[in-house]
Amino acid sequence: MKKLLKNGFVLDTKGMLVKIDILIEYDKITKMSEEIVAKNDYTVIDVTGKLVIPGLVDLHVHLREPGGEAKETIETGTLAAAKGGFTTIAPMPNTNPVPDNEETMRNLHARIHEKAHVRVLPYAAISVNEKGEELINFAELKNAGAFAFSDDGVGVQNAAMMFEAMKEAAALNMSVVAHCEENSLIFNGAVHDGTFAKKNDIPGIPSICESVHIARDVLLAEAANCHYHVCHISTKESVRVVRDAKRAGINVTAEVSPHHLILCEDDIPEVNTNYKMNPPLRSREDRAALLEGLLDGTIDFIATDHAPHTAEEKAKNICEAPFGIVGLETAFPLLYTHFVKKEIISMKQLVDFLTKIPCEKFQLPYGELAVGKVADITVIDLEEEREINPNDFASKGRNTPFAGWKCQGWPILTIASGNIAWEKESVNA
Ligand SMILES: NC(=O)N[C@@H](CC(=O)O)C(=O)O
Ligand SMILES: [Zn+2]
Ligand SMILES: [Zn+2]
Repeated sequence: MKKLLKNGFVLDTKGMLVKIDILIEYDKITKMSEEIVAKNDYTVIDVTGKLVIPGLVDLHVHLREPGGEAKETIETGTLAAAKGGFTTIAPMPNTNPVPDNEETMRNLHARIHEKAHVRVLPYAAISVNEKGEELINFAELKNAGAFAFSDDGVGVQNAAMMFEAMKEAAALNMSVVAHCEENSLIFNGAVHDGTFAKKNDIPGIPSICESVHIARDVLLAEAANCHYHVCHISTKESVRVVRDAKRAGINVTAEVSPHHLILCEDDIPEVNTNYKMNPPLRSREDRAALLEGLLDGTIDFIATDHAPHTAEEKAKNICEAPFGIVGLETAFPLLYTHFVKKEIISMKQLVDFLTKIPCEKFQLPYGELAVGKVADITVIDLEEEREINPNDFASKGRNTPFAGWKCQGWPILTIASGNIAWEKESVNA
């Protein structure tokens, strides 16, 4: 029950690499120092020269269970998380049934308890069945173990309903997490209303479809005195609205996905449903604004929006196929390779965007390596270079636009609550 991680490197508060040994007893980190001498009852795990970081945290994923088990299950989705270095994930409630009452939430927790390889913090819906017609019982869902409230997959169309949800959540010290999409501005779009849409004659989703909801909601959050979080922010206008709201002292946070940071509409090589997600890949200027917003603190952290779908569903034409791409198993290597290696984002910043900051914003006691903390630890091999191969995924979803991309920075060992959640075969051979 005692594990000693030997000879790894951690990032100190200044972002410098420091050699360290870490002792784990049961589920806790009990000692961190330059040299810990192994005792008889320690299992020594040699991580010489590897990067040791807090277990990654992804507050926006889709596990599909219950009801969508052909796409993903709690078992496969949490294994995908572990393989990607994530030890805490928060799945969205657009499942069947939707966790919108005490019983479905308790059943969900029972399944998680039985199947999950990492910590799972499920969202409850905002409205019954995510229909936007009737609010759920917020206190009941909080008591049943909801992490926060979201109708992800659809926007909350009615302002009064959103306002009421925010007041209810605020009274319980809970967060409202919003998929921002104004239905009257979708226009049956399948991609961003821009150059790619025009060239290929595909209906487009304009940027205002997202930004008008954010503008509405930050004002509602101010009036309701609620922590309001923006999911998968994608446009420059949205970034501007969040920046202004923060300046005004409104309690708003935002996340951005790896794919919106890395790709834009110009990167879509042909009509291909693996580039179809909601919100869509926007313009080059939008992508630049997202990076700028992340670096100046307007956007708080990164979340994958891991959204697995079956090959069959993704084989439909661009207008019929579902929105969404997988992300858990590619996030860290992609972000490391495309931002840290190019010195656009420092290693410390990247790790904080995926650990410390989401935990701080949602008052979670994870995301840091320190004595006394739960032992959620990810070990990364920064040297190994490998192509992304969807056939290797633990996820059932293979829907990624990043197949074949060469990346470095692959997780090799993931420890969740002191247990090995995933390890590359060779780590301890
Ligand atoms: N992002 C997506 O494109 N799809 C998500 C829904 C969502 O996150 O809005 C899904 O559930 O498939
Ligand atoms: Zn969404
Ligand atoms: Zn989502």
